[in-house]
Amino acid sequence: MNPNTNANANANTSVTANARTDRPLLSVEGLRTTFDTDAGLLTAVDGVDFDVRRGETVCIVGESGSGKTVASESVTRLIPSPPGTVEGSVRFGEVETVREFAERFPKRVVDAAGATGRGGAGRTDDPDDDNDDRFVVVEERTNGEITRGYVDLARAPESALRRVRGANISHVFQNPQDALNHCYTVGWQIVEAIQVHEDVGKTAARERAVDLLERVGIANAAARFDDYPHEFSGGQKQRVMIAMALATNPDLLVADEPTTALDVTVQSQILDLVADLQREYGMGILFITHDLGVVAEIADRVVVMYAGKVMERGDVYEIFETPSHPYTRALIDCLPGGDRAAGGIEGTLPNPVDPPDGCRFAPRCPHAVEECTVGEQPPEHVLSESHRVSCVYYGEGFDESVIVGSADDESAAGEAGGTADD
Ligand SMILES: Nc1ncnc2c1ncn2[C@@H]1O[C@H](COP(=O)(O)OP(=O)(O)OP(=O)(O)O)[C@@H](O)[C@H]1O
Ligand code: NI
Repeated sequence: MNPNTNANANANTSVTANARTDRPLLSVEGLRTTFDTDAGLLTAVDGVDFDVRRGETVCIVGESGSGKTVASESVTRLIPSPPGTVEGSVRFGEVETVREFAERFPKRVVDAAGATGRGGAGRTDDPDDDNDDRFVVVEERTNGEITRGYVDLARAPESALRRVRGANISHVFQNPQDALNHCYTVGWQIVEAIQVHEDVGKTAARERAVDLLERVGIANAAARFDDYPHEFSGGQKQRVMIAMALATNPDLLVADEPTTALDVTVQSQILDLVADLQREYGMGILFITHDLGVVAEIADRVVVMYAGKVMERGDVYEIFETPSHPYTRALIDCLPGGDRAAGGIEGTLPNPVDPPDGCRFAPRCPHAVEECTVGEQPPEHVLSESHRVSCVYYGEGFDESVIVGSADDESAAGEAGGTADD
């Protein structure tokens, strides 16, 4: 395969085309996922926004129980319902995806001028068509030109979701043991993944499966094709899972702690592999981890989640160079060599059935003041075009140097430029 697939290779395409690829492949807004439990309504994800573009890796990071897995599985509604309920807007796809989907599902055309129209193969003369919920495919136009198309996954019927999961969004789960079927050979399972979504013959599918196994670094792939999962090591199984996820050439790969169960050397091999595959295939990646070390290795952008809320978001260098939420700073201190390297963050996550008022992190925050403990989670303050933080210290009348270190503090002298605003 042609390795020369970096962004510069597209430098001579038209401005319009570039502008389009800049649009997110996935944009999630106001995501809220709850579970009906015996103890009451458990809110696992509470109004979370994020997006992923083609070719980039977005990491969601946070401690165990923060809602990372639930957030990532809510995207394609893998959440069991009942007890789960997913609300919010989950827009996925590009103009091309929409063309394909409009052949099967009802389409709504939204004009920049505000006029709407209808189309798509799924349209019927049913009077219920007036119900907007039926229009899972949306095409936005400005002056007649299609500027954006997406499938609204939050409203899509199970049939559309199944199609998206198979053909467009692939998941790699934390534990390959649970995801691989121990009764079938590894090769057969990859062939199955290919054939469910594509009309290819047995021989061609087998060739592709062997190719994929080779590509993910399984030595002697043709011979291993007929082996059963138990004949592979943990690291190899995770490679097989990645091969399976790539079998349909997805637009978006959702990887949930894919390396947590592996030793450090294998972990870093898998991360390198994922980065290589991304360069080669150009897919977007949503990567879930509790490990900031992993984030540093692979993320372009980072979403820091705590107890169902976003604490901070930014480009990876912003998160590591100017971490701005006390929670992010505490996570960084937990890295090897940091102040908390041995102990972790004091205290535990709040009860998701009865979360505290104000900032979710306030009960554990060394800087918390009364304002942190009332009302809603603080709004996200804009630090740069890409960098936002949900902390009262960045609001009017507060001094954020309390969090990031005072500008006249000797140790902070090197990074004092432009932080104080009056
Ligand atoms: N099916 C379910 N029913 C009830 N509660 C659930 C269910 N799935 C998840 N939860 C709850 O949702 C919250 C978020 O869980 P989630 O698995 O998303 O956390 P996480 O950030 O992925 O943690 P980890 O790093 O341990 O994987 C937890 O309180 C969890 O107990
Ligand atoms: Ni998880």
